[in-house]
Formats: sequence, structure tokens, C-alpha cells
Amino acid sequence: MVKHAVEVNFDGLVGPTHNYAGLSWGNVASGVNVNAVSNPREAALQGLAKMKRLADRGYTQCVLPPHERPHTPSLQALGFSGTEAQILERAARSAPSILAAVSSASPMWTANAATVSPSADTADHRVHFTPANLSAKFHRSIEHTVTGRVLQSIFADEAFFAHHPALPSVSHFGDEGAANHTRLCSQYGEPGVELFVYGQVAFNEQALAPGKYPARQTLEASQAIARLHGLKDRNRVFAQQNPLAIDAGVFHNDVIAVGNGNTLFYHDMAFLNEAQMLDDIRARLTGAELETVRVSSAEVPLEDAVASYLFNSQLLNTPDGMLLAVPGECREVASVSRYLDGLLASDGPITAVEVFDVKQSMRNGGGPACLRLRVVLNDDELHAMHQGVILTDVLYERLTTWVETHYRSELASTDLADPMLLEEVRKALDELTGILGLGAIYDFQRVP
Ligand SMILES: NCCC[C@H](NC(=O)CCC(=O)O)C(=O)O
Repeated sequence: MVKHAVEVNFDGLVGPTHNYAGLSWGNVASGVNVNAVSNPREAALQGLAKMKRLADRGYTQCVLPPHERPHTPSLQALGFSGTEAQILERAARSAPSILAAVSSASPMWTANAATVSPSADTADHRVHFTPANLSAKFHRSIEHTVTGRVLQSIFADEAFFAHHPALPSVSHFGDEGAANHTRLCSQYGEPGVELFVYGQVAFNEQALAPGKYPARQTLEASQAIARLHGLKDRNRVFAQQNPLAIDAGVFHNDVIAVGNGNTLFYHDMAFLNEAQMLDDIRARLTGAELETVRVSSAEVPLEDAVASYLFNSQLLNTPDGMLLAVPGECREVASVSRYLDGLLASDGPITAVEVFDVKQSMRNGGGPACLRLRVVLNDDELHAMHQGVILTDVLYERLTTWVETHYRSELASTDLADPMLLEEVRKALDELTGILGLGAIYDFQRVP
């Protein structure tokens, strides 16, 4: 019997140290906005407003907490010693890039938090989670420990949920989580086809790979996740990203493709071997025909797709078709805005477009889809998970007040060494774990 299931979106709450440090080579926005002054308060409120709008429309919306930043244990591991103030001061003086890396609010992009396989797809019929090692970028490689703790705290019941440690943190198994993973199905509760998209093959030096920018996800990582999660051949497809797209700034596949239900929305430059991939999906998808919404380079040039983040949109079911939740930048790029008008006039599966302002995050290369981790849960699983992270009106109000109380409205790279900032962050996060009922998830809460 197929169980009723829903897609739950877990958005990352933007952390109090949100800043522009230019840490992500290959991510165009991160490079362009390096050293701009950020507004962490506005960033967090924009994220909360997106969550609230979707919750108000009836979607089950949850929150994932930010991480402790600057992360002084990472600085200590790299040889900076003394009091916390001295550690920050010494890092700022001799290694400002390292201080910036351990201060990034990058855990906000929860599409990179983990890969999640719904119970309808897995061999043991549990929901499987693997935090992404994010080994391609130092500032992101320090996320998975706390991400794993948070996911285990929320999905604690072993009868329903299985947790794996992150893959080995080396480039051979570079894993960027759900940003390179999308699932196609007829109904959420039916077995689906999980599409794993990788940037390069690690153990074959001859294989085609991008020449300019790094490919963050490897085939070997994707295959390992599929094995760990107990996915059978009929529940998984592996496809390579077009290296030309990566070299044009498509550092994750979710910058150029998004799937939901039986629909795959993508750009014609997204995949290296599109025809084969579509055949592989069609051969496996049961209960529905695959619908493709393919955007040609003639309609939307690749650079416009990257500038607007058209494909970094959330594709959501509505009672009559699908809603595309796009970033505001899509209406600022002429070809994309025109395309969206045409899309709405067509009679395809996407029947509505709504604009969301997540500009603070966009300037670091994170659109609406980067900010959320999708977790398909059946009714029993939804009931079994920790309820304190579900966004209700009350929680929205509490989190908004919490942000307004604790967040600065300006942050420059020179502020990262301010010991007051670290104190503010810890005070705020300590309060947040209380609000969300998550227990001691941060290092500073666990040190005796
Ligand atoms: N899925 C969107 C991820 C965006 C993220 N940006 C960053 O980390 C930029 C941070 C900075 O440059 O300060 C990344 O590239 O992984």
C-alpha cells in the first residue's frame, strides 16, 4: 500500500555572521561581491519571509539552525591558540582568509546539507540521510559535523530514520548533497527515481571534466550515497553535468535544473548526455510519464540563467499544476522575464510563478532552492520527527523577534575578528536551541 507523503522543505536560517568573503571560486556571485558589506539581519528576515509565505500557502515548512561562527575549534585545530579573543586576533593578523572561511554563514544553503532518500525508495524502508562532506571548499567542509548532529536530533527515531556519516573528505568523494540530486516520481509516497548529477569522475584522469572551475561532485560520491541509502538500480540514475556549464559558473546542478514529481525543468546546456539521461529516467519512472520543460540557449543564454538563477527555483505542487518560486533577479534579466511570461502562457506543467526576494543570499550565489533541503516524509514519519522546527505562526514571530534582537545590520570582513561578535553569536544560538528544542548541538554548548 502506498502511504500518503508530502515534501517538507527545511530552510536554513541565515546565521548572524552572513558576509561576503569571496570564498567560492567558480561561484560567480561570490566572486563578484567579495568584500561588499552585508546585512545579516536583512538576510535572515528575507529567508524567514520566504518560509512564512510558503507555510501560509499550506506547505509544510521547517527550519534548520545556523552554525556557530566564527568556529574557533577549527582555528585551534589549525594551530591558533590562546584565549578566544587571542585566537581571533591572531588569525585575523596572520591568516585573514582562514578567519573568513571559519566565519562564513554558508550552512544557510541547506540544499548542500545532505542527500536524503525517502523511505519509498530505500531497501529498509527508512528515510536515509548523509550529510555532505562539501570537501571542495574549506569553509563548507567544516559544516557536516554539526549538520549531522542537527539531523539526528530532528530525525531521532531509528525505526523511521537512518543516518550515515559524511563520505571521506577528499576530492575523490567530493559530495555537495541535494544540490546535485533531484527526485522524480508520480506521487511523493510512490517509489521514485533519484537523479544524481556529478561534475567529474574521480578515478579516471581521462574522463571529461571542466577546465576552468572545479567540479565539486564526483560520480564516486554519488554512487557511494546510492549504495549507503540502499537504492536499487530502478530507483537511481547517474548523469554528468555539462563541463561547459560548470565553466560558465554552474557550480551545482541546481543552478541549471530542478525536478519535482514527474517534471524536470532544465536548460539545454545542463547535461553532458541529455538523451541518455532522459531514457534512463523514462525506463525507471513508474506510474507517470516524465514531463520535460527544456529551456533552450536561444531563449535563455547560459549566462542569463546563471545571472538570474532561473533554475534555482523551488518547483512545488499546487492543486492545479506546479508553482515555480523564483528569485527576484529573474524579473531583472530580460530574456528570463520574457521566458517566464511565455511559460505561464503555455499549457505545460508549470502554471504559476511567484517572486521571492532573497537578495542577500543571492549575492553569495544562493537562490530560493539553495536555501532549502527537501525531505519527503509519509504521515508516520512526519509525526515521528521533532515538531519544534516546524514553522508555525508562533515560531515565525519568535524567530523574527530573535533575529531583530541579536543580528547586526552591517557586517564587513574587518568585523569578523571582533570578540563581541563571537559573544553575540553564542548568546543568540544558545537561545535558539531553546526556541527550537534541539538540545546541545553546538561545540560551545558541549565543552565541559
Ligand atoms: N547552494 C548555494 C551555495 C552557495 C555557496 N556560497 C558561498 O559559500 C559563498 C560564501 C562567500 O563567498 O562568502 C557555495 O558556493 O557553496
